[in-house]
Amino acid sequence: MNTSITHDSPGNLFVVAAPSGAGKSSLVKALLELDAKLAVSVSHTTRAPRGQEQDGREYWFVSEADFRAKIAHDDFLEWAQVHGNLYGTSKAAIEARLAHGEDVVLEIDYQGALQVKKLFPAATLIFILPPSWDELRLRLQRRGDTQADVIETRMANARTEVAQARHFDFVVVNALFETALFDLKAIVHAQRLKYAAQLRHRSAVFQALNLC
Ligand SMILES: Nc1nc2c(ncn2[C@@H]2O[C@H](COP(=O)(O)OP(=O)(O)O)[C@@H](O)[C@H]2O)c(=O)[nH]1
Ligand SMILES: Nc1ncnc2c1ncn2[C@@H]1O[C@H](COP(=O)(O)OP(=O)(O)O)[C@@H](O)[C@H]1O
Repeated sequence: MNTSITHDSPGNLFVVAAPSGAGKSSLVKALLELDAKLAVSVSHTTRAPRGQEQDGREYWFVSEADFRAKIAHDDFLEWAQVHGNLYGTSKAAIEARLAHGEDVVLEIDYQGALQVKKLFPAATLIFILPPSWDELRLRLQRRGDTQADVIETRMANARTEVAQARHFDFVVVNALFETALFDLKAIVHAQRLKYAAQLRHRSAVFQALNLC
């Protein structure tokens, strides 16, 4: 897949994946509130809106025909079928931000995360785990916007998804929300420092000063 996002794009790209109900959206939302330099990419999906979801806020809700047309136009950085629906990150959603040196977080499934890592090895992949299967089911039930049969599909798919955590750079267990949020903040902070150090390492001034 062609993309103009390269290893040298100045912004940091964070990818957060988790089984449905683990708390990914809640954690990313809280992280964004604390971090003005971070923006979340709004994905396209063929899934129907849930509860209070609004077009252009949680997702761009599109028909399958429109989604397939975007695939044909090579508009997506990555896309995947998840729980029977199509989801994708449009290149337009993130390119401009990254190019301006702003950090972007993608809330996507493991298939998309692994596609992004291939295209953009500098991306930081973070996997959120629930503390137990029982707690995962309880969270899906308590959220109250997902039908019982859909919860069962998501629980079954969660086994496959969790098995992919080993391909990620970091794993965060979301038992206590504040602890998991702290861990996420620490990862973002550490990756920024690492990236800044790499940039300095490459800079001519740094070399001239013989500091690298
Ligand atoms: N590959 C990919 N997955 C996505 C994208 N957007 C959302 N997803 C994933 O699709 C799955 C289902 O998301 P959603 O329907 O919002 O349900 P939820 O996980 O229960 O909140 C989750 O694993 C999301 O991370 C995307 O743009 N690309
Ligand atoms: N650490 C936690 N402890 C208890 N409940 C949580 C925790 N994190 C999230 N939740 C709740 O679990 C439900 C699922 O969280 P959500 O962020 O929608 O998950 P995801 O985006 O991974 O599907 C929501 O009702 C949320 O408020």
